[in-house]
Amino acid sequence: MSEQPRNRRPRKGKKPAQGGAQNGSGPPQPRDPARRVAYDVLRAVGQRDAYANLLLPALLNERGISGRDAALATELTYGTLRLQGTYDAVLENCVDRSLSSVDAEALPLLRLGAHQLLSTKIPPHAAVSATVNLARKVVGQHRARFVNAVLRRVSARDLQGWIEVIAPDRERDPSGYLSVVHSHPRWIVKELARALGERAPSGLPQTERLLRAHNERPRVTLVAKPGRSTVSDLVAQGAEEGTYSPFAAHLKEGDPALIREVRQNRAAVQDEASQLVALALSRVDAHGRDATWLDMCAGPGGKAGLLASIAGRREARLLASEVQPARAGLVATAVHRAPRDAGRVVAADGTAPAWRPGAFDRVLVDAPCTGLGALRRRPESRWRRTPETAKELAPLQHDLLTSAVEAVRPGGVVAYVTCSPHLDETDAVVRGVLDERGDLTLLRAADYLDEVPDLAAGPDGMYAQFWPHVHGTDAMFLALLRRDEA
Ligand SMILES: C[S@@+](CC[C@H](N)C(=O)[O-])C[C@H]1O[C@@H](n2cnc3c(N)ncnc32)[C@H](O)[C@@H]1O
Repeated sequence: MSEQPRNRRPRKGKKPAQGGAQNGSGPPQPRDPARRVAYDVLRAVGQRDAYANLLLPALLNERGISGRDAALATELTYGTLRLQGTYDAVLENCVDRSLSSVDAEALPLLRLGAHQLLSTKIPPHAAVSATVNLARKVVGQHRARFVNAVLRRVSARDLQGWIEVIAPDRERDPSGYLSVVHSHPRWIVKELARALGERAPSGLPQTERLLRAHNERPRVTLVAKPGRSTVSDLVAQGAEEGTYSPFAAHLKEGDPALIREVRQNRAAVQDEASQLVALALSRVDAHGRDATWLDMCAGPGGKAGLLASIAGRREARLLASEVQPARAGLVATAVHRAPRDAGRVVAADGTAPAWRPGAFDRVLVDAPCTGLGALRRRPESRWRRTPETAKELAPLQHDLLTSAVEAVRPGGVVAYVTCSPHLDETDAVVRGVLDERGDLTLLRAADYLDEVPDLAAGPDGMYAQFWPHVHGTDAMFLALLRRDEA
């Protein structure tokens, strides 16, 4: 394969070749496996809500694609998904009907072609001909001609040239501008700006840094489960020490499954912010007995795996509860062989608890949420969420936090966590429960994570809010609440 994608713009004005470079009478194996697999993933994401981060590795493995072809397929898939909003705005200008009327088989080809033309150094003629050649195979000659015509129009400008055409005026409509340029739905831009405390007249500089960070490839971070492996074990296999978490190591490249400790379940893939919110909960003084911990929404088990290891080393026990039985099975794997066998798993609804009130000394409620904090890892999810998603989740988040507070004994501590900075599922939920009850004290969460700068957020800085553009982590939110003693 002679093409290597880089984030450079193609040369302006260079005319693409007409039609495809190949005549479609190739061998039975795809001659261009990278584009074919990228197309198959993009189509599945669009048509049946597949998750790229699950489907792409599975298809690469199934088709025996590795090395440079796998790297190209990965770049094409994620690159196309990340800037899909921008590419769609360009394509709207290049099709002679509405983009929404383009069929679901052809649309991913247009997006894939636009990505190659506007964001990689693949020469325009190669980008067009390879995409049209693929189009002949997957959608037939007739629609391949349509793809060819549209991509030739796309190739008339580079990305900056298109942005000048498609983006609203930045001064007059900053969120509209950022939405188009950084490929996020406008409502998400507004919610993120609100969470960052920025208003439109400022031009939203922090928000722009955040949106940019969402479109960068996140590094893979590992957790060395305490008592089961160490960061040094991971560093010895080529990882780098983590930035903040004492359990973290960053993988510069390569497949985490190739790391021995990961295969043996002594380490796992886990963002540093996820590690740190679990660590913060374990650091709060529980005012007395400290023997029983609960993770109330544990699936698939990332934080439960770490908490069970920390609990085991302190002679405490963790009950990890998850409503979906299949996910509870994943939790069981995550806590398997924790020190002193400290982890137990149940499939249970946290809002209808199977435990006695006040049974626990520490409770984590990592609530189901919009996931707006993990857009770096799941680029397609920004197009699946709607402004209503947060509103729909709020009652469940409220009920889970209330149930967590009931589950902890007086003096014990609850961590409310979301992988989202959206204020309706963070501050509004915590304040709602605090206001309803008279028996809770909000702790200053950032004080339990001294090693992390610029974490304090919310009223009086009582919450901890991680940010991708500040901390290089997911945008994880943490509130710590103590149940008052009599
Ligand atoms: C954000 S995820 C938790 C992630 C997990 N703590 C980790 O670190 O891997 C939220 C989980 O809550 C579960 N959930 C949703 N409603 C629930 C309920 N009523 N009771 C218990 N778990 C629930 C979901 O199935 C999902 O697995």
